[in-house]
Amino acid sequence: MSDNEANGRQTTVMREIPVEEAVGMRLAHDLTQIVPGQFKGRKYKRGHLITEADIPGLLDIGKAHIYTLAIGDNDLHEDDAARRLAAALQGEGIALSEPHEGKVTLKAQLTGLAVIPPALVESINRIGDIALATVRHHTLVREGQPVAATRAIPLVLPREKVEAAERLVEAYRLANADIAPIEVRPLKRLRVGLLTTGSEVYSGRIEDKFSPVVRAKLEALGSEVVEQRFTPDDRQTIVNHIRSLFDNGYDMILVTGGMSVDPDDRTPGAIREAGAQIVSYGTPMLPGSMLLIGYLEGVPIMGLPGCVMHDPHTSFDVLLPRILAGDIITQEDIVTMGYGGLHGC
Ligand SMILES: Nc1nc2c(c(=O)[nH]1)N[C@H]1C(S)=C(S)[C@@H](COP(=O)(O)OP(=O)(O)OC[C@H]3O[C@@H](n4cnc5c(N)ncnc54)[C@H](O)[C@@H]3O)O[C@H]1N2
Ligand code: MOO
Repeated sequence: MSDNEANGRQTTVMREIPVEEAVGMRLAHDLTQIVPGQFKGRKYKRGHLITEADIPGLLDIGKAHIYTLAIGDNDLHEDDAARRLAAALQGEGIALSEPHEGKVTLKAQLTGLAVIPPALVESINRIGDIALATVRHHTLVREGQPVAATRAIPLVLPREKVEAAERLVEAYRLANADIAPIEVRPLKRLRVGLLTTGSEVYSGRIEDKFSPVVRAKLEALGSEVVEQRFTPDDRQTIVNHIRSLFDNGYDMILVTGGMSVDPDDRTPGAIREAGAQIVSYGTPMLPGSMLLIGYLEGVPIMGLPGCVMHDPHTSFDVLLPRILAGDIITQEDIVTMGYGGLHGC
């Protein structure tokens, strides 16, 4: 009878065995090798049957001893703890990996918008001995990309810690229409009307370098510019084009240029005059601070400042995936972009 059976499986029994005496035993957990600049990963898998030939390799990675492990009723193996926590968090658009070195990864099953409740993540991490690491709320993620990962810190974790995390998730679901906490929301395919302002572009003095950037950003997320118009920096002409693009029934209207402080920067006034409800002119993120976002009878409309043409990551790149996921952008969304929003410029 094993020790564990003798004590009714109440407690976990771990024994350290010198590797030379461990031949014929199975590894109780994954073992990692790190060779800086060359390799980091699992060298031996949990359950591996140790042979005489493994001994030098085990000693090479600093394992002079291995554990034998009999888990008690009140404890969980690191793999099982990570698996249970990940399963509790898993929502739409998320696939779970197998445990690997005690970690389970929640991966995006599609390209979309990651939804992560920061307060819940913090509450779970406050339990201790559990690590839940995630991407930031509202990050654009590609299919297959990790969205979150769970891990128990000790090899054997008190079961009650995972149960405490599961209760937090349960409370979250109760307060949120039974929706699981971590999701990837799909992006809609929008048909977009684009208005390019700037007398220097309209007259042909310079080539339009803005629209290829906007088209590429939209196409990378499955949407497209269906119609493009050009206008000089004349307020009424800009207003007329915006109204006409609206009448053509596009899902979103984008206006480029003329967003700053010069007398020829007519775009914000024209968007307002076209009848849009302005959520915000000005976005506390750099680059992209001069961006305007509003709604024209429910159709999202943005004024895109020159930096969108020039910088790879601006406020446009933050807001676009949210609009494509069907979110209505509020002033509070804009306000919260400032903290952590300094990227350059
Ligand atoms: N004194 C201040 N200067 C600037 C401010 C400010 O608040 N006070 N804001 C800065 C920020 S932030 C940005 S971003 C830029 C650009 O603002 P605009 O959106 O008004 O850009 P424009 O004045 O229309 O053009 C700037 C630049 O880009 C060229 N351009 C514009 N559209 C096109 C196009 N379709 N193809 C090629 N090139 C284009 C334009 O010819 C100008 O050279 O303002 C800062 N300055
Ligand atoms: O709208 Mo501008 O980006 O902050 O350069």
